[in-house]
Amino acid sequence: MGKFIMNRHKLIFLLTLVLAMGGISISLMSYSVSKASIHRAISDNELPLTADNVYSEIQRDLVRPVFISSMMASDTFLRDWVLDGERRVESISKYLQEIQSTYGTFISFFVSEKTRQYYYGNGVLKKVQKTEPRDVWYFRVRDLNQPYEINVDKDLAHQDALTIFVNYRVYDYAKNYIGAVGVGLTVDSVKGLIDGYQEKFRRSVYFITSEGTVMLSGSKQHISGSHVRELPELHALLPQITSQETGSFEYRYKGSDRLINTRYIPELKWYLIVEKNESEATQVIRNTLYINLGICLLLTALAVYLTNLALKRYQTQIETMATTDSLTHLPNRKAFEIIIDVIMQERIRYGKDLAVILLDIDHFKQINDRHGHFAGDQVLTEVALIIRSCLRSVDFVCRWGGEEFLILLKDCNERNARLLAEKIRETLETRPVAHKNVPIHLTASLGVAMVQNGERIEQVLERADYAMYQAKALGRNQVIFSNFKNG
Ligand SMILES: Nc1nc2c(ncn2[C@@H]2O[C@H](COP(=O)(O)OP(=O)(O)OP(=O)(O)O)[C@@H](O)[C@H]2O)c(=O)[nH]1
Repeated sequence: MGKFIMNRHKLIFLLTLVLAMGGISISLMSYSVSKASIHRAISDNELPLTADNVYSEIQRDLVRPVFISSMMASDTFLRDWVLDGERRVESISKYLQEIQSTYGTFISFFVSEKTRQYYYGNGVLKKVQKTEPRDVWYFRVRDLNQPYEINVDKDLAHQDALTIFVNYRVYDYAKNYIGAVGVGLTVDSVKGLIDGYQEKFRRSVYFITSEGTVMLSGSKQHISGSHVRELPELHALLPQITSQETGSFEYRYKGSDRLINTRYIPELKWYLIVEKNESEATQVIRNTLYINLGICLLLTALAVYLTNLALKRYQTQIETMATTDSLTHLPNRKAFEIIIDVIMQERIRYGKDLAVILLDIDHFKQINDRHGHFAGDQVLTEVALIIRSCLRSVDFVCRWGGEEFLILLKDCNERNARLLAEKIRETLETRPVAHKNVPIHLTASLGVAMVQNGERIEQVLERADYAMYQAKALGRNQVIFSNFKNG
């Protein structure tokens, strides 16, 4: 039985393990598959698509000012006015104002090579000087071997707002360089675009220089003017980002995985970075994972509970079946073997008497032969009931085998054991069993033995058996008491 209990616990443990492991691994597997597909969707499609869109918007925004600047550079009015000696500042101011109002919010300017005057819509802003760091751009354009450049700078005329300037070289009719003209476009429109993307697609869009300075950003983590070194893992990627035109990378920040797509914008000499917090994107499937794990544990607990319940029930049934005689419903010899050690120990501990009676129905074979096997069965069943009815609830009776019964009388002295054995014998003799209205008379022979100190149960049983055979030999239907001294 002990072995069975251990096996049941082992079985329950293994079942828990298999169910829990199965459930957990299925949940984790589906989580990792979903996560991988989200990862692929973000890095292969979403981010490059956003980068492409932002880039084409930027290009579109830049094409217009380049076109306007090119028109201004070839405008005969401007060139004639310069060649005429830059007289009447109002006329150039009016011209620049016109450009501004015609094309919206652009700033327009002209810097003369001859006078180094910086003209804008309100007249002369200043004189550009080689020594002035802010004017470096002009001398760069002057030496430029291309018709124009795009420069991102702060605009003095507009409270240093970050502006994208298109600086176009202007030539006179003899192809001599006479100055630089152009328009400036505040980056507000690009910023608006970035903000729009951020809100719509929940991703960060920002631009960095090759040195890692954040130039323009709609992201809270990458504030304009900051440096990527503040995010060490992103900073470590800088050499890779700046060594290729486009790329996809991953880095971790504050415990969450960030996927980025980078693209070099040659017009601005900046790197456009579109970033998505993967941990945020996978939050839903993570929640699903937690729910799945919860359900799996719940089902495991339920399955284990029900299995345990069923096993316990079957175990009890099997144990009962194994220790009960199916005909008389009395305990069997196996049950006796289980409890006898405890009863013997109790006898020693409490110093109480213990009597053993072996009862054998007389000429039972004849009953079978005369009345049939079923009648024999009925006799056995009724004998069991009669014996039980003569005993106290603390006494034990079992079917010892065939037509033999064994009785243990707890806390019962020699005299009482004798009396009880006699009572059973007498009851059996006087109470015939009615089988199909035919009374079957029966008697029994009983051997009684008192358990003696230091005696093993096998020895007591041997004495009771011997006494019972003596009763048979002496003519049956009697009780013989085993005298310990005589054996
Ligand atoms: N009907 C029935 N008969 C059984 C059962 N178990 C054993 N028997 C029979 O009981 C008979 C016992 O016969 P024996 O051992 O010769 O003893 P007896 O006829 O009782 O004679 P004595 O014991 O000498 O008085 C056998 O014929 C067995 O087949 C049972 O469960 N049902």
